[in-house]
Amino acid sequence: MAQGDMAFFSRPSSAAVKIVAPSTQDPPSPRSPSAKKDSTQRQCRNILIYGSCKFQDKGCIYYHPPARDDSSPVPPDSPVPSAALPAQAVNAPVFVPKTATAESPEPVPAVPSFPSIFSPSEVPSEHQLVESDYQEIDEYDPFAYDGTNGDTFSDGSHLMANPYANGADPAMMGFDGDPLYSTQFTFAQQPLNYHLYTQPRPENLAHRYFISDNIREELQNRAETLYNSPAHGLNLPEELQGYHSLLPLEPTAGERRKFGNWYSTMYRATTFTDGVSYALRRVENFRLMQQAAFSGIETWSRLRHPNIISVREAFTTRAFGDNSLVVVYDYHPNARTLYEAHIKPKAPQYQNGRLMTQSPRLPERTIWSYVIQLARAVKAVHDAGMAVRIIDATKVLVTGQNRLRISACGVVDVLTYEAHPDVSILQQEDLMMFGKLVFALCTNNLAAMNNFAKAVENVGRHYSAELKAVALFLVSKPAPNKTIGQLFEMFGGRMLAEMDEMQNAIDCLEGELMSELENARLVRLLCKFGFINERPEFAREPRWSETGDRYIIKLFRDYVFHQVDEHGNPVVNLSHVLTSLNKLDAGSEERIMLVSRDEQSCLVVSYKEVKSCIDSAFSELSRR
Ligand SMILES: Nc1ncnc2c1ncn2[C@@H]1O[C@H](COP(=O)(O)OP(=O)(O)OP(=O)(O)O)[C@@H](O)[C@H]1O
Repeated sequence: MAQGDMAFFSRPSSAAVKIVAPSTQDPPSPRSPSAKKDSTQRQCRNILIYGSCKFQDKGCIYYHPPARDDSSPVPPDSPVPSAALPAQAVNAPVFVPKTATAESPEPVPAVPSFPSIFSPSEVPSEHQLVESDYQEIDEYDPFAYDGTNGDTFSDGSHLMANPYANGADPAMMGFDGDPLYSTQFTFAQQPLNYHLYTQPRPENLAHRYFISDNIREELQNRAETLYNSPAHGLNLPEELQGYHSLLPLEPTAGERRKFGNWYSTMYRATTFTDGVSYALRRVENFRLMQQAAFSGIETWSRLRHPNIISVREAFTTRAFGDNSLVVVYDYHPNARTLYEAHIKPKAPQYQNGRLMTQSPRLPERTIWSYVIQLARAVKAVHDAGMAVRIIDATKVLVTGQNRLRISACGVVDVLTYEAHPDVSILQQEDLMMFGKLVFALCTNNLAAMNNFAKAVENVGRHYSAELKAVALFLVSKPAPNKTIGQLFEMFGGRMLAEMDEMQNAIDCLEGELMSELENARLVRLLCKFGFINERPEFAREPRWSETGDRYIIKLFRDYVFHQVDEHGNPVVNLSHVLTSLNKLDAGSEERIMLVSRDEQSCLVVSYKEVKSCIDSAFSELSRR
């Protein structure tokens, strides 16, 4: 080992450590009481750790060496280095990781086995390890460490103590001798339970570190849409009643459909107050005759339902150069109308070798799901004493996987304001519009109702009698017993199937969430690395990041991220990074060899010891 490297390990009051190689054998049998040294001959651990023992003259039964002037880091009962060691190694000051409790005035009952320092040529073979090597290692005491490691960032936020990391009960951790796991661990007292951190079977690990590709892609697409830059050159107002960065969500030129008697355009805009994006429906050239027309908007803004796009507010404005009505809704990036998703004629495509111009027929299961979702939304509105007023394939949005939400609520109430409307008639109209939508979805045709007989025949041919009955009920003549509640009685088992699907979807998403939860834990660890590594200015000690505990951390960082293959090419192996970080976070007893960049020195340390070094270096930083 080069002399220069030695200085990295030097710390005052270090204790000598034995050279131990990573063990792949079964742990040694427990010590018999007779094998222990007489306690009066054994050196007090407090001397080793703190340099003094405050109970020395107060009954501590262990051996306390007389105070020495010289600052030699090697205490009296350290093993005498063998003659085979090179001179540099003999003189090498040794490294002792600080434990999380190092500052504690209380005696520390358990000291982790310390990392060994040796040049590669002096790694002892396993058979050289004799029982006495283990006798110096205190048995693991699960109560010695309370698990609180003071992980506090300077902003006051806390890193959660890892309940599994330090001595959780093996039974609680579910360690039951699973034959798929090797039982060759060094310390039987503290097995690493991989299944608490990742999936139970190694072959699954590769696929389960992150959420599935489909969901990630969809969420990323939404995020991208959310941050699309606003439109320029469209002559849109810079600022609109507290909203800015307007972006049209549909073409504003060319052929346009009317919304009743008016043209309307959807925009995405961002609020100045909270930076959140909203969907703004602008109705052009609308003159508000009385302020009371907005009373319906207030009622709508109080209604929250998973199948209704929430209404936020409404106002009139001249910012577009006309009198416009604007109603503000929650924004759902990448939402499509039912018309766009299913009915709009698609460009011809080859299917089964034939050029197909029509959209494929919607599966019955999907239509049932849509009908049930819409029925729930309509019921919520009717139960609140209101009417939806517009249920149309262009005013129902598909957000995510088959998720429907009614949009444009409240607009018609303002546009066709009546002081005392007959709500029951409006609700009957809702059911009629709902029925027309079911026919449109079943026939892929917005104008299906223009030829009612053909539409009914079409639905009967392709879908079940129950679905046809539901569609016919909805478009039947208004009657006292024709209510949305009545419709639910026709659903029967379909409703239960839909509920099962919903629960399955929740389970699926929770599973996906779990894998991301693990990643958040690793990000916290990486943050700690970032705080500690390469920090020359800290504590007015230019080599703070390069010495003591921090050197171990630096070598570990190299082990995780900066490995090279036999040709000197960087090893970019995400699995290695994730596995190492997981073991580090779990405080595994598994040992690894850390090699300095010049390959002149190496350390054998356990993940647990590296974890202890990181905790101590980080708490040193966060205490300042
Ligand atoms: N709340 C919303 N969040 C996100 N996108 C929305 C929202 N509301 C509407 N959109 C999108 O804005 C676009 C235009 O919606 P709009 O309701 O005007 O439908 P349309 O098919 O253009 O109907 P119309 O012909 O009546 O204007 C659609 O692509 C729709 O997906």
